[in-house]
Amino acid sequence: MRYLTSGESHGPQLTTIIEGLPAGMPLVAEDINYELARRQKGHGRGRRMQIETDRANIVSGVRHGYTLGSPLTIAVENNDWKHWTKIMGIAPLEEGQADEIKRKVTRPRPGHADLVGGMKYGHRDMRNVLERSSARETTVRVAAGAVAKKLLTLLGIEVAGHVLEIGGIRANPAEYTSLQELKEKTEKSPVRCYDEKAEVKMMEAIDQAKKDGDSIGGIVEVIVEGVPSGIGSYVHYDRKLDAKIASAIVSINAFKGVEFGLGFEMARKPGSQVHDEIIWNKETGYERKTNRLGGFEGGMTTGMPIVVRGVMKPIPTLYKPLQSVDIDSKESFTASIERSDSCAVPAASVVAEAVVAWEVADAIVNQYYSDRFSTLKELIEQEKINGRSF
Ligand SMILES: Cc1cc2nc3c(=O)[nH]c(=O)nc-3n(C[C@H](O)[C@H](O)[C@H](O)COP(=O)(O)O)c2cc1C
Ligand SMILES: C=C(O[C@@H]1CC(C(=O)O)=C[C@@H](OP(=O)(O)O)[C@H]1O)C(=O)O
Repeated sequence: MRYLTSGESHGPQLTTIIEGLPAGMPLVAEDINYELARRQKGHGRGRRMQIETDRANIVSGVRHGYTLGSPLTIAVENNDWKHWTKIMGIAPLEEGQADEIKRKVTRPRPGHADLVGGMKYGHRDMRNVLERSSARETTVRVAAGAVAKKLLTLLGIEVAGHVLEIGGIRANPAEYTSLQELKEKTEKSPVRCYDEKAEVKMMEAIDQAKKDGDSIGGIVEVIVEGVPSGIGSYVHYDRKLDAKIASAIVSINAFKGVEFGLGFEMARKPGSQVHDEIIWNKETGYERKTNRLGGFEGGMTTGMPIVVRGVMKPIPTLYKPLQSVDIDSKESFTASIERSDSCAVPAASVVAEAVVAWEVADAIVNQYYSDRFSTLKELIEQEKINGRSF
């Protein structure tokens, strides 16, 4: 499967086109709307989220609640567009119309894509960069991820993303019981964290950062349960599923690192405390005593849960000004800004869930390809049975 996204942050709409989805899979707009609403929540978001109510408009690829096997197109309108119609106009400016109409950006924000994007594409108005580099684009990545999640759910595979750390405050792993409970708790939490004590401190840290005109980052974790073993491959670098997931996580705006299982902690442990011992029984087949490798060996799923974490840097747009240079005057300035998130780690955990779901679903569809969803499902069931007696 593949998907494209398009759309500017303050343009009329965002769009995704998904190609390669099997036919006959149940899908309704509500499946997508549910995920879009989850991405909009979270303590620390700026005023923009009060303007938007993201809703999926399925404009191709589905008929009477089932996928057709043709390209699936989902559009999400930007409510804010109505305030930006002139600034974001498609037609050339008429003679005599002031350049100010464009709300030209000449003052790049350190940490955002403004300066390098402007230099690369020759945009002396860096609005032409920020409109697309904005994480508004993650809206339709979540829409594509919602379709992937639906496919996985129908195959008995569950995906859950949550916040592990914000501003140095970490959830206590002792509070983790099961994926089901994690899901219930995080859906109620304003910071999408299962540990209620950590949640309070995280919210205080976000409030403090906001008061200081600063921003904070954190760590999100995605867990996938019920994945059959052997998804992905060791035979070629671009078929390794852990590598694809790592790339997907780092492709999320402001994500700078990724780890699986024990992750970077592995550097400080001997092999006997890192590798997962193998056991077998008739009913369930091969299993591991532990899951320290986070569900992967040789770029393939082991059948244990996938456990992947990503680190998000603090938001670059700061109310507390950082030094930068105006590209027209070449003078130094310390910027003041209109609006921004002070922490978007909770929202980013939903995006991380979506991109991981996409990679897992894509690898499954590639491996057990069928034009029909029902056949795909049967093939996977059969493979699970075969695997037990290997
Ligand atoms: C959900 C989400 C919301 C974000 N909101 C903002 C924001 O309000 N202001 C901002 O400057 N950056 C925000 N960012 C981060 C920027 O989009 C990101 O830093 C920028 O695109 C540059 O890319 P890089 O950080 O990956 O290098 C957000 C990121 C995510 C995932
Ligand atoms: C719009 C979203 O996030 C935006 C991501 C973003 C950025 O620079 O990445 C900057 C802000 O946009 P604006 O300047 O319009 O307030 C955020 O609100 C969204 O997540 O839907």
